[in-house]
Amino acid sequence: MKFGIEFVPNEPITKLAYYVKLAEDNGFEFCWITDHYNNRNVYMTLGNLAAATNKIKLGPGVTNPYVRSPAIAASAMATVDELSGGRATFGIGPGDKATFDALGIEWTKPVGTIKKAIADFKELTAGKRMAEGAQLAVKPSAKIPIYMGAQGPKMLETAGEIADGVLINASNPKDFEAAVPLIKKGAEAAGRSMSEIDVAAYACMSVDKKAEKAKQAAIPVVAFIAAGSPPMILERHGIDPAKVDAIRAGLKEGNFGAAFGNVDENMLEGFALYGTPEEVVEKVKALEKMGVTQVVAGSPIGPNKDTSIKLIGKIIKEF
Ligand SMILES: C[C@H](OP(=O)(O)OC[C@@H](O)[C@@H](O)[C@@H](O)Cn1c2nc(=O)[nH]c(=O)c-2cc2ccc(O)cc21)C(=O)N[C@@H](CCC(=O)N[C@@H](CCC(=O)O)C(=O)O)C(=O)O
Repeated sequence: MKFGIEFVPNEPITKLAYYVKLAEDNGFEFCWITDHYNNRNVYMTLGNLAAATNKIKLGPGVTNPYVRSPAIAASAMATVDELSGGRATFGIGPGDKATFDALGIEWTKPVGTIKKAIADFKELTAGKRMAEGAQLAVKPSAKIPIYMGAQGPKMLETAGEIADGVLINASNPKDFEAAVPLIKKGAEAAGRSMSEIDVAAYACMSVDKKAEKAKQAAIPVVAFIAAGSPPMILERHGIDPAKVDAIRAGLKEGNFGAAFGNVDENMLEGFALYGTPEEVVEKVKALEKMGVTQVVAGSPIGPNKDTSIKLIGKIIKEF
């Protein structure tokens, strides 16, 4: 099992660099930086992280082809590859509607758009000239692995067809029971085997020596995940839609107490990998049985990031 860590670049990059170096020292193999227009720039962040680390692989988790063209992403990733000495990994997804609405970008045909973007990225980073004439003047040291952020069935199948890895925003084995067969279907349609694809659980993770502290730290993130989840996902995890409506209402009014007060065990089990290191080891083993090959420690990581990164380092030693 590989382990990654996710950071949202919404705090000083110097602080992020400290955490990513700590993660590298504790055995994490991947660092994924989220990409939303309103946070710090993902590629400038990755460039700084490259300078602050030596081994950990670095990439956007995930960018999208609507806010930046594949040529700009290819140039940026070739630069990260150079700065990091060949540790660049490229995460790309269809982006989210809220972002595109806020930027006045039309979100059309995400499946076809992702396929074209990845094809163009592969051509450009291989040094080839595009039909329209575009060509990079900087060439990465080696092929840059391409991971797709995906949840929907067609996106998961597409990832099986064309990607080296899939980053799935999920923490529970039931989600991978549903997702892995779809990735497999896409892989087989493209004459590929699942062994070529890194299936990553991009999880809401919260680890602490005290289970209750880990749980309390997970609740706010779980509330937002529940609020953004479609009915099918709520049903999969036996979650009461009325409670989720109450969370949505609380978040809308800014009444976080009311919102978080409605988070229950089903939501925590469905949407988070949380508990003591011993408890989380068992939960990671359950994901491994479902075909997960990488666990990404996403927000909040735990009540205290420093302590939790070191505790997850102990978990990593169990695999
Ligand atoms: C587009 C969407 O795909 P999806 O994979 O479910 O999208 C949900 C998320 O994966 C997507 O919003 C990601 O960008 C979210 N995301 C991030 N999004 C960000 O913007 N920034 C991030 O940093 C980020 C990180 C991230 C990490 C992991 C992860 O799994 C997702 C992450 C969808 O609806 N897919 C469906 C239907 C798609 C479809 O068939 N569309 C038709 C057209 C439909 C039409 O428009 O008429 C087509 O594309 O041709 C499907 O896959 O079955």
